[in-house]
Amino acid sequence: MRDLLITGAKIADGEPADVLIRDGAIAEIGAIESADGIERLDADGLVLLPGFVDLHTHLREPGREDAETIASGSAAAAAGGFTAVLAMANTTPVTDTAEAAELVYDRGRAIGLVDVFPVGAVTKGLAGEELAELGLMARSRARVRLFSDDGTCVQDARVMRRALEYLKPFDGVISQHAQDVSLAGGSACCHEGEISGRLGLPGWPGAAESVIVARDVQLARHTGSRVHVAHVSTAESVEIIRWAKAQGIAVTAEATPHHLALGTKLVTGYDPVFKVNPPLRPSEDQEALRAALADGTIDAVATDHAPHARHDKEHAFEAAAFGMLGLETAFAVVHDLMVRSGRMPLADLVERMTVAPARIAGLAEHGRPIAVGGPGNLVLVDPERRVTVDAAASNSLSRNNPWHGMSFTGAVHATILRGRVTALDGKVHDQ
Ligand SMILES: NC(=O)N[C@@H](CC(=O)O)C(=O)O
Ligand SMILES: [Zn+2]
Ligand SMILES: [Zn+2]
Repeated sequence: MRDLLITGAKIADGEPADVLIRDGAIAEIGAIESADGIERLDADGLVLLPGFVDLHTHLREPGREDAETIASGSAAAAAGGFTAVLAMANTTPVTDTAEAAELVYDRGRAIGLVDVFPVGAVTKGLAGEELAELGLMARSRARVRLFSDDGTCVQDARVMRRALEYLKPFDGVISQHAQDVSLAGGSACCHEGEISGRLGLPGWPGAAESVIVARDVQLARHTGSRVHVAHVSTAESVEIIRWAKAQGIAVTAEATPHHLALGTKLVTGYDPVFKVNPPLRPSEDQEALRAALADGTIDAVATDHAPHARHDKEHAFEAAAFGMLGLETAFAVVHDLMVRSGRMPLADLVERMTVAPARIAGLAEHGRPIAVGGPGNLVLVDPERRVTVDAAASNSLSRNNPWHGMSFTGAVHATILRGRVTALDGKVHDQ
């Protein structure tokens, strides 16, 4: 393994220093002489942070390699500054066995652009009835700790309770896609409110989410197990999570860049690129999410990167698939919206995009402070650089990018996995 010397970067927004990475770990920090055989990365004016961790990525392999593969999704993740992603289980077949989990994990390792940690399904086939091989997945090479039926919600409270009890001994956590199907199902395709009424689109109310969040918080209290709320989208969910944390209940939550930055109004053009589950919400909800991310009620930013092939996405709004891309744009969007605007300091963005997600998923080698002996999983960002998103330039195989043409201040310059530069200026770095 070659050594890597990063020169002149501000370490987590502090003083500039050089950082030497040897055998995948940080060997030295200070003023370091360069030597032959050492790869150099000039980082004057840049900020070095622990690599980002995404708790919620859809990589589509196996089964929908026309939309994304572990290779293309890994490239998008590396370009976005991520060193670890949690790959959701709603593939074909579903990740509900140890073998399926190891397949995803091993493929990620072989590609080597980002550490891919498979999320295990809670129930077999995401059917909501029988528990998946939770224990076997946890004990497998993939060391699964995060479980989710994402794409669908564990509807049955009894199944949810049993799953929570089952994964307690190995400190597993369920990431719940909170959506009560009796309130939100069928043809519902956007937020239910004034805009859906005007557009004549069937919507679903925010309560379809918060009733499940309230139930799961009670189940977390009852079982003593951890519940994580995926893609929180409403002010009511935030209130419940805030209350639960104040009681000492083991609940954590994530918000996506799109629910933070984009609102219901965007659907008035009937452009299916803005169709997502949960739906984009009114500005009151967006403001509540921003405040909750700033004060820590929402622990993490997660992308819910959801690539879709054109023939699934480019339909009339009601018929199009739910989901949007997010890996390559997450830092720019959240940095601009939350840090540059003064809503929270960069140090808190580091907490939400790497420290907290690594802790929630139980990852030892990610989201660690930059210190000698620590892992060489890092990202170099330029907080001053303005970027304009070009959907055509994406590493993803899909093009359902809601940020196309928009500009943000804050750019990922380089991503480093165990001392190897995986991406440079948005492109995979070959070496
Ligand atoms: N978010 C989405 O709109 N879609 C996700 C599923 C999900 O996260 O619920 C997908 O798999 O496409
Ligand atoms: Zn979901
Ligand atoms: Zn998802």
